[in-house]
Amino acid sequence: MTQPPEPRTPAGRWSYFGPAGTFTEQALRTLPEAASVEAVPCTTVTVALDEVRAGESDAAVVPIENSVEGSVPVTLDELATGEPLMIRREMTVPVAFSLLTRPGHRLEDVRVVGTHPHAEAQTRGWVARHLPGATVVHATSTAAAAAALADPDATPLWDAAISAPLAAERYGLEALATGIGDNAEAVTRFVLVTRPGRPSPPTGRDKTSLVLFMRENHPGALLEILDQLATRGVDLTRIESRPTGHALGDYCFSVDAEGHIEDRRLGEALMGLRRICADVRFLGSYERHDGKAATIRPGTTDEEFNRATAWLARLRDGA
Ligand SMILES: O=C(O)C(=O)C[C@]1(C(=O)O)C=C[C@@H](O)C=C1
Repeated sequence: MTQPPEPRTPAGRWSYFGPAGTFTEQALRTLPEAASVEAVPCTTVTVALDEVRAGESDAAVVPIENSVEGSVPVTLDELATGEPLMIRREMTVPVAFSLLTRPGHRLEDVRVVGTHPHAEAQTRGWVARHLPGATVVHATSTAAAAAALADPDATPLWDAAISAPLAAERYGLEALATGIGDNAEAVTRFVLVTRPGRPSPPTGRDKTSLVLFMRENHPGALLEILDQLATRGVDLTRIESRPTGHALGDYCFSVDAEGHIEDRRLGEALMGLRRICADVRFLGSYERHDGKAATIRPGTTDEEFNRATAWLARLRDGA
């Protein structure tokens, strides 16, 4: 019996990379269901995902990729290892940064700045020009850097935070400068993750995420992997290697491909990968944030695959 598709966004308790005021919280709030779920901030991406694994949360929202600084390694690695999880949705948020302090502070007073490493990378130029003598120290998130300044009786490790403008309101801080990102177009991509289940039906504008573990390193090993996708007309939107953690030089490939697991060309490519890889982790098929339809090359439509399958069956039958 065919199982009904899992709801794309389960109701209930959703963990997110917090505390309140992160870009991740903003990403969660862009989803229509946000108003009806209990959104629970977690200190790290690992904690947010582990809550889902443990069944304490129904879903988690975590950052996965920034247009300036690239992937969020902790998210890629957490999804590649441990109890499997599944990506259900992706969404993007434009990231604009402010320099926040306790009320009454001036730019000249800022000696130490706290922020998330990804935010530091995106504001490096501004900090070098406006705070050349300042030291930047890393906080668990941009909002955690702001939250540390919120209690006037505490002695935080920094005297200013680089955070989302939203964090100023949340923590009663003042913005000494706004729009301090080096790239005004910066965008971060976030994913909504649940425990594995049946993927939602294809929309024609889908993406599939995979982690591919090579059998052994040999000349052309990556080429063989890419060939499985290329010959079926599957376009990749992202590929990067990550260490497996087992040994030096032991890498896996984190891949996003156009299309849905229900698409014939993607299904065939997956079977090919299963045959040649040591392991293939399917991280989900979900609707693309940009609504772009998959590129379909001649000879790779579902219908053409079906016709070829029927033709082979006829040959085998001697028809
Ligand atoms: O610290 C936050 O506010 C986050 O949501 C994390 C994060 C990231 O991991 O890239 C998200 C967007 C910005 O690029 C900076 C930090």
